[in-house]
Amino acid sequence: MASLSSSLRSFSAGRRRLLPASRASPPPLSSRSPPRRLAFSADFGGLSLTGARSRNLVPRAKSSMAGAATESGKKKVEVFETEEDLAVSLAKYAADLSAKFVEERGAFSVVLSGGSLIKSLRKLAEAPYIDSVDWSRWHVLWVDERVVPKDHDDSNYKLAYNGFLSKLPILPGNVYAINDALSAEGAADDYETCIKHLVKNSTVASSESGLPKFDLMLLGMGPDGHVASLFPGHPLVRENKKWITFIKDSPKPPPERITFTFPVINASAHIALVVAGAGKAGVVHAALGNSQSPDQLPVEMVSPEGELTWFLDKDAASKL
Ligand SMILES: O=C(O)[C@H](O)[C@@H](O)[C@H](O)[C@H](O)COP(=O)(O)O
Repeated sequence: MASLSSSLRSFSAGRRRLLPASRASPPPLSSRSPPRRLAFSADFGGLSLTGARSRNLVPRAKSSMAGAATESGKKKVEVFETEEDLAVSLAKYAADLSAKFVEERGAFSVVLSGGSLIKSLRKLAEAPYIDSVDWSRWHVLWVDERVVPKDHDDSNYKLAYNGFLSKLPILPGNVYAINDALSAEGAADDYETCIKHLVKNSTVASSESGLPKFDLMLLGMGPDGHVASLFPGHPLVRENKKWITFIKDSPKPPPERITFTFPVINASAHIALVVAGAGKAGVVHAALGNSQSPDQLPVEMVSPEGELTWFLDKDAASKL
């Protein structure tokens, strides 16, 4: 385990890369109109659905991983006509949670994934949120990161910085990138040490069991049903001792990554699972529909103590 001081140094290295924030110009009026949810709304015994036809949508009891039993909180599925509508609603969701947590505890901890999620956060850098959100209270972390230099095209930090963070006045010291000078194992330990420090000083809340309880975790999902860097059939999906672990044989390149484990993911107060595109429709159906497959996908193991909200576009929901 790396020492705390080396951890903080490594995070400083990430912070220094943040340039002064520039502000995006106001969006065209069309992008400010309310998001178009599809017309259907129903409750499924604790699972509330807005926006999708529910041909096959049924609630499924989620089995928790051994040693990480969590009682499933509220679950909601939102389906939008387009990805643009999804992005408008996702920005409002994040901004509303930011206001709530800033008022309640003076800070807002947000965990990002890589992939297309970052593009779906673009509306946060536009009016009204660019001016109305208290960005100085945001603390930004990553649910997974590729073990590459921060200026590498595969870096989730670089993706988020270029697509999102550089446009917002988040304090550079509140952005916690991994130490890209370490091995995968070292970077995972270092990141865990950093998060322990953030829990200790109450920047990140703590769950009853002492796990970090992030205010908002934003997850994408791969077409194979993976979340973070937790892949179907990989033993890491059962890791229940470490908060952060590493993988050197990721089926999605690049092979070396660090990732939060399920106990930490599921300790979150709020998780948004953001999925767009027809290429994900099959796995969305497997996760939310009445598929009879005995194999539990990683995405089906997302079962937070708090609230889970699926943000789907019409194409991703097309098989429900
Ligand atoms: O760094 C990563 O690879 C991820 O964090 C990963 O879990 C991603 O979120 C999904 O693969 C979805 O990615 P897409 O939305 O681009 O398909």
